[in-house]
Amino acid sequence: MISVRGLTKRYGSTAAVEDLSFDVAPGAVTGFLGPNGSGKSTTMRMIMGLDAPDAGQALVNGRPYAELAWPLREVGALLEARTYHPGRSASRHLRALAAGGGIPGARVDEVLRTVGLSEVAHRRAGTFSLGMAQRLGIAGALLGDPGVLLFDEPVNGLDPEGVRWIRDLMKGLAAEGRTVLVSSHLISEMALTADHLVVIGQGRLLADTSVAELTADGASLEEAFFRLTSGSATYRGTAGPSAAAPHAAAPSDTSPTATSHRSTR
Ligand SMILES: Nc1ncnc2c1ncn2[C@@H]1O[C@H](COP(=O)(O)OP(=O)(O)OP(=O)(O)O)[C@@H](O)[C@H]1O
Repeated sequence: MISVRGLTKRYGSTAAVEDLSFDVAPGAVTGFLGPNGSGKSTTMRMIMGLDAPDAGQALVNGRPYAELAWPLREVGALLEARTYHPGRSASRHLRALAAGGGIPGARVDEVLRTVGLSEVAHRRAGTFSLGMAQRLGIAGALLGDPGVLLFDEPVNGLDPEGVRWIRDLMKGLAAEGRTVLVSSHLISEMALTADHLVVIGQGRLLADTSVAELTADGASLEEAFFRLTSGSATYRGTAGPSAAAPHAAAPSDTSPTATSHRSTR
């Protein structure tokens, strides 16, 4: 179980997360959605004790991360791929993690099998592709067999087989009764994976609802997402190549129609 209560984090004048409250329940995959820069990674970092909140709390099983007796056994996370020493093999990297977390070394071979990296276990992890690095990160998250799992953009850089594998893995973890929070920009993927959604914009809660409820009026999840976040995208591109290329001599560059597509922010 994850509980976020009044969580707030500011970087200078930027409010990355603002008075955010939600719970993530066990036994379901909860998708964590929001436009770029809306505060998803910052929230996950605070849940994992990597950033300190300016106000509020992020609790795992009722406690802040720093107060967990055996953190790796309670919560595992893939926050960024490639958080290992490139000269170390996958196996050595995981053995070091296991030793630090009081986890038996035999567990390393199990998680390597789970993520499909057994055959490259002794290769330097620095030579891994992005997809392999994601798998190694997931192996690290699973190492302590924790009941709570966080994945920040886990399908980034994965091929279709990898995407499907992660989807099945997350569903399987939830079916075992674990708490699974996963952020993604891929709405279509979330439609296939998540049971529940927490949607944020500019650090604030926009929706905390089931996928079924959000799409009950017949809208696709993508439409529902755009409707929710239309006022809170921080970064927006322009409408097309003519707007993006100021040197292009297209007449529409200066037409009112072209400028009307431009973001005001
Ligand atoms: N270490 C930091 N220093 C300064 N500003 C930061 C820092 N980390 C995050 N921010 C700012 O906080 C805001 C939220 O960022 P965050 O990375 O949490 O968003 P996100 O929803 O994960 O974005 P994305 O979907 O693009 O990964 C952004 O405005 C970002 O620039």
